[in-house]
Amino acid sequence: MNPANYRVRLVLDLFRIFVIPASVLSCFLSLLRYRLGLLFIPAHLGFILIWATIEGAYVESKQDRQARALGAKTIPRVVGKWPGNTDILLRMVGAFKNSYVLDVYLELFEEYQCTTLNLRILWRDNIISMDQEHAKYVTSTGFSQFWRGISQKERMELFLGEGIFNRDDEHRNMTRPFFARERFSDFELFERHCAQTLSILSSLEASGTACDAQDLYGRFSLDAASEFLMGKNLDTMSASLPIPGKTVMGPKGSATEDHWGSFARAFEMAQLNITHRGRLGAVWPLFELFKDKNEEHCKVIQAWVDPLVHSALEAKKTMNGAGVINNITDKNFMQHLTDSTDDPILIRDQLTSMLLASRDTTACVLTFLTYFLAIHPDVTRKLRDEVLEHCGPTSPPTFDHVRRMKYMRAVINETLRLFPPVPLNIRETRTAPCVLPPSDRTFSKGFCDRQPLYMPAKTTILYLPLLIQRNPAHWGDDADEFKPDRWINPESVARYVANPTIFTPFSAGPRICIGQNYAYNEMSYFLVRLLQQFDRFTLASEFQPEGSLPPLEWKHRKGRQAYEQIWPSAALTLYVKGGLWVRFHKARS
Ligand code: HEM
Repeated sequence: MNPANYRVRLVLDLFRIFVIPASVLSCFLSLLRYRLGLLFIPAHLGFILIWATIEGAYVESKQDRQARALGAKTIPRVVGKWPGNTDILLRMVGAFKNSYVLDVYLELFEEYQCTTLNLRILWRDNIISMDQEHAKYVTSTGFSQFWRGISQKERMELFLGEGIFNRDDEHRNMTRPFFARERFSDFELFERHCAQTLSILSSLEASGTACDAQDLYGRFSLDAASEFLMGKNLDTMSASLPIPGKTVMGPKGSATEDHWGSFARAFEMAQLNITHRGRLGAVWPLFELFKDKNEEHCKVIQAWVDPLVHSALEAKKTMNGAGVINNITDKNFMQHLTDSTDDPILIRDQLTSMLLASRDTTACVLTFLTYFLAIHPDVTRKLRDEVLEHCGPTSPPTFDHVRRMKYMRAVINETLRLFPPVPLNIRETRTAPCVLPPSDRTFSKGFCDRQPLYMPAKTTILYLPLLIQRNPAHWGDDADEFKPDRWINPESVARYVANPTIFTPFSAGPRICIGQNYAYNEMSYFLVRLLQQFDRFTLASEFQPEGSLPPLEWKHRKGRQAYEQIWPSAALTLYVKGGLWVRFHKARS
């Protein structure tokens, strides 16, 4: 079934859940010639509930048997208070509004003393995991057992269609070969975009104004990526910037009102909707029966992307006619795409995916890194010293400089550890069940003994790199703290080297991020240029839009939320709610 036909899937599900048991009861009663009268509706609803419970119990006992046969045991099931664990579903939906990012999952893991759990929402298996061994199995060692899966495609189809993030084998092959080549050290390109960004920061500083760093970094990474991928600078940096104290909150950060602002809003709304659908689980189409909530946003996105696709296809015709650029390595990503296909929809989907991959991830790291520089001036000083030692106050960094700046890499990695831009991810088992390896040693007591776990067929597993990367069992008691030196200290480095999948911000296995070298180079280049000119960063919390500062009740909780000064949130990628308002201070010496 086409994943876009989510309504058909929902009707089939409703038929199975409601119509079949109700018809069985009706047939049975008519055979007995018994009339229920006023009790007709309550009796049918009650019967449907009993049917669902019995069916659920049957599935569970069947899984128990299959698990035993495979030498495994079933994944511990969450037992809610309401039928079908609907209370758990509501708890997760509600948590998005007030809770610290992903805390609702951590609470469940702690409650059950187990790193992998089955939520069994509406009697359907939904696995969640903060287990490093299980995440490794899903992404790498057991890769062939999993795919993106129908349910994820259903949620994303309108937004990403046949793009690389929404397909399994076939269309990924269009993108990967482009990235396989050494293309990532085009430092001249980074220099142009850094210069433009820093000149904006300098004028803001001169006028004593703060800026929304998250917004600025989004523009920087999109402009650089568009030039890298398409040979065309989208120049979003020249569009109107958010004004401190006046700009309202958009879906993620600041909202601006121009052409670029409407694209950014649509792009972010589409991501938020997809995340919301994920929280609701299989029942999300119930809330979008008559209107696909992403339809309007995707129209705006397409109106932006389509002209780029058409001009690339036109250029291809002209070039082919004139016999220009035959050498594949001279082609940019867009030319590479138009070489592989003439289908404008397929090109659009691939391009939209790449814009998502390159804008929201790199901007996320630079945003959280700036936050850390603001609240850890000692780290800022040390990092700046390293920059000045290697590159001096004005020279542009070379590839070799970047490679040698160990503290820079440590600061970037520590940011990626605490705030991985992709904090959670989903896969689905293919048509056969499989066996997850024994759990990691996070909880020594509890349901999770060290037995392999039975993973049912056609079932989603949501794994959580953010929780794995903050797990004290892997990182020590100071796991929640920002300490770049842990990437330099031989003891902690040895711990990571012995077990590298405790840190997977770029994922792992065959679908590991193909832009990671580009991203490291771009971020390092930017940081060098930034720290050559600026030596202090202070949070301008007075400009955070209403409702974007951390709720006061967080102060009484454990973990980072007790002292976090921003509100981290997740929608496909991580972001700071309301943007990150910061003052950048020029170095005077
Ligand atoms: C700090 C920056 C970045 C981070 C943390 C990051 C992280 C990730 C992660 C976790 C995945 C796996 C997604 C999944 O399996 O569902 C991924 C895949 C991918 N990334 Fe990145 N990424 C970053 C930057 C970039 C950039 C700059 C590009 C392109 C210019 C890029 C292109 C891609 C592509 C095309 C894939 C899909 C690979 C596949 O499915 O085979 N990424 N990235």
